[in-house]
Amino acid sequence: MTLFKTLDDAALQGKRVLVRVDLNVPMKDGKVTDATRIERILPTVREISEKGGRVVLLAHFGRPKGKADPSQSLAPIAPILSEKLGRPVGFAEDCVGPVAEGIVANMTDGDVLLLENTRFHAGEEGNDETFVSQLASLGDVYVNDAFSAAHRAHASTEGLAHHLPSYAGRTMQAELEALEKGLGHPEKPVIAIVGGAKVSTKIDLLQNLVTKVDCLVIGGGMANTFLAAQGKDVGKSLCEHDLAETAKAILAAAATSGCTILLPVDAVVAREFKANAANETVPVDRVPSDAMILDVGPASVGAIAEWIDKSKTLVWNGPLGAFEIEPFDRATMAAARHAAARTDAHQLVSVAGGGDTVAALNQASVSERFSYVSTAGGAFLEWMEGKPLPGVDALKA
Ligand SMILES: Nc1ncnc2c1ncn2[C@@H]1O[C@H](COP(=O)(O)OP(=O)(O)O)[C@@H](O)[C@H]1O
Ligand SMILES: O=C(OP(=O)(O)O)[C@H](O)COP(=O)(O)O
Repeated sequence: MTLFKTLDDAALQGKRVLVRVDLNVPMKDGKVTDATRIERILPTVREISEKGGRVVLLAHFGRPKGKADPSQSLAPIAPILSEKLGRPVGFAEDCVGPVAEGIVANMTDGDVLLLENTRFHAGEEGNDETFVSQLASLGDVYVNDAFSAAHRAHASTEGLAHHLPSYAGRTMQAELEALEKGLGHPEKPVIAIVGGAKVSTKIDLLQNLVTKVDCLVIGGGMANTFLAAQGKDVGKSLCEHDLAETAKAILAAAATSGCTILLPVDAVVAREFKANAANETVPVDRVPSDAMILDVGPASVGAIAEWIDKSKTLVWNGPLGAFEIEPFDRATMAAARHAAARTDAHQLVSVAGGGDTVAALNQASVSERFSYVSTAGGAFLEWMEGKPLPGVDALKA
């Protein structure tokens, strides 16, 4: 049952089509290190362009907090998108105002234009009416193809749907269909792995997630916050100490609902955040106060693998360590390969998502072996919880 309109329902010929996409791709030294999110939007962009629409792409990058920041510009993405599409992609140095208006006015049917980072304006995250109206003036039709940003009620992900005829893009459609198929009725036991660095924006999700899964593995920067809440010294690790009470409440909720929590028992620590930094593996209660945890250790990986073996379904968002720099990729690579092998053996349904998580699975060369890889991390976890996603709900309205 389709609850929203799709591109099948849209008249696109000659229309200015504002398309919200997620181009929040992993980057290192100004270079895109994983292009999955760019590749996933190609069907929607091609279809609109081929049907004679003028494709105006809206996206965010990073978290520039409402101010223009050249280090978080979308400009480097336009040539990559152009190469993958096989046609020119224009770029406008602002997403609203005279610059954007002038370039959009000169577009012809089938053209593709990328607008600068919507989060350079505070009105984006504030879902501010004036800003939404400025964006809406650039289009005749709105298409949301950014499932991975659908948990944000922002101007370009939610507000626009109330101003223009609105449709789901092909990726939005495909993500929702695939998640429903893979996780609509997950076979138990269900194991979830949550790691990564977005601790404050994802920790609240865990409160509910522990009531839905049989085992929750907490890794990455997220684990440090829990270890600190248990009174452990995590040294200079990425850690949000002010979330200690939230972490304790999640542990209590897990105990009540019978969810096993797997926190790291050992950790790989270093004093520098760089490739091949001198490092050692220590128990989590022996982290030197001048060091930081950059990966979970081998004993922790063993415990995770044992739980994966007991499980029928895996959901995973957030790497277990700083996988971009060797040797702190080991736990993430090992867990990814273990899950892939169980999936190959038809013992596990494995669903993973998130910009960096997808990059990590690609680095481990296992993406093709997982049951489904979503572009979404936080949005996918919220969908899994059954929480309303503002970006999807606005399309239904
Ligand atoms: N212990 C750690 N310390 C610092 N950064 C970490 C640690 N573990 C994981 N990370 C970082 O987390 C980032 C990914 O987090 P996040 O954005 O939440 O994931 P996703 O994009 O998959 O949703 C990666 O850049 C990785 O280096
Ligand atoms: O990368 C994203 O989410 P993810 O890290 O959960 O995969 C989305 O682009 C949302 O970004 P945000 O978490 O800064 O709102």
